[in-house]
Amino acid sequence: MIRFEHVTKRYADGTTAVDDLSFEVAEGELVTLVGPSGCGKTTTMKMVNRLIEPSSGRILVDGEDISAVDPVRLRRRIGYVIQQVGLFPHKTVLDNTATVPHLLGWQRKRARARAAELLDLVGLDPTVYGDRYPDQLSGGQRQRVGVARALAADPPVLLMDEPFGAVDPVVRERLQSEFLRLQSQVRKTVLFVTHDIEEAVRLGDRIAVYGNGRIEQFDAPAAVLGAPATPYVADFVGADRGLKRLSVTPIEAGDLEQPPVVRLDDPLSTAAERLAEEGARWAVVVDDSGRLHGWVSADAVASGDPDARVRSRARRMDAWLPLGASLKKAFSTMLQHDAGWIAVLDGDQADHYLGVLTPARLHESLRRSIEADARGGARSEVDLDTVPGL
Ligand SMILES: Nc1ncnc2c1ncn2[C@@H]1O[C@H](COP(=O)(O)OP(=O)(O)OP(=O)(O)O)[C@@H](O)[C@H]1O
Repeated sequence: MIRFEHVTKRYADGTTAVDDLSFEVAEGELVTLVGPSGCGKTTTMKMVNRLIEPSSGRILVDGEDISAVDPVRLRRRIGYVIQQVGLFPHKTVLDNTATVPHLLGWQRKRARARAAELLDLVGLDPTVYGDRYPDQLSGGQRQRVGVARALAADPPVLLMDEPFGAVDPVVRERLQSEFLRLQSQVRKTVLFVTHDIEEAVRLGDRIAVYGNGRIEQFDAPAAVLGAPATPYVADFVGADRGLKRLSVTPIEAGDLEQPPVVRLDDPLSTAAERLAEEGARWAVVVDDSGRLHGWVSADAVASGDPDARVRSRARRMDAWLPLGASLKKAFSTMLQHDAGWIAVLDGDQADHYLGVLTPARLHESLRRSIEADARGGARSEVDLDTVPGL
């Protein structure tokens, strides 16, 4: 969808900002450009909507060499979101959002209806915020309007230059989550500039790590964190890349342990047998449809009437996640609930219980995923040399 072919940009003073760059962004893909200040990220992005012209090389958007496309017409097909949002201060939020549809000659009513729809999509109720002016919004809300405005004419391509750079970390994380949710619905082809490796890893389908006008590595986030291509990339992603990697490694079925499982309506005597068979200190409790209820301890089972039901002794379990959630989320859920394990459910099948994840398994799956990347294979195929048990 966006293709750079040997693109170089040399400014008039001789600075080479981008040096013989070739890469491609597929349709519907979100690529983050990350690197230290001054390495050429913004120059790269501004060449896509012809705010800057390359010194040599070609850029194609949807197969078309953009040097032959009228810049104004080109920009209407390309949404652009920047850090200093650039909203018109004397226009309402609704009119700001409807800017491009207006320029495209849409009827006023249709443009405003579309703007309202977009505001809703970015989480701003148009009946509450539509008639406000930009200075009556918080920084995070202004950024949302910026995103809504860029999407208003439904452009296939979105360029985003540090769009969440000016807000505090908590708001930033919320905007990132909202943007990921939005992107899963609208599936634009996105180039996203950031100098924050965490943001790049969280948002990107692939990341381009920049060093001085060149791409040092262009790969999936897990691969960049797991197997940095050069010492420069390793240094840039940081010594704590194992931790960052937690956020891009999903919980897989093979990571789960299978403790004994009993049903709410089983007699405690059955639960006692099951626990004794497996020498376990607790069992997971599910309902008749296999949905998680909670857990029951061996002590609670032993001290109850053997004919009573598991239900009478079971405790609720709130620490659970769907399969595919990140290991970081798993770790944080364990800490939040002060839990020694969390239940993992199949989110697609009415929260069907699948197994549990323990801290030891979490550690193991993180190591497996690092090893798998280093060897270029799948995580399930990796055998670990485990540290001998104590
Ligand atoms: N108009 C210009 N004239 C001369 N040099 C420029 C011009 N614009 C940018 N540069 C230089 O080109 C290089 C790349 O700049 P660019 O803005 O693309 O970097 P960046 O990676 O986006 O940085 P940042 O994260 O700080 O925005 C820098 O050395 C910068 O000083």
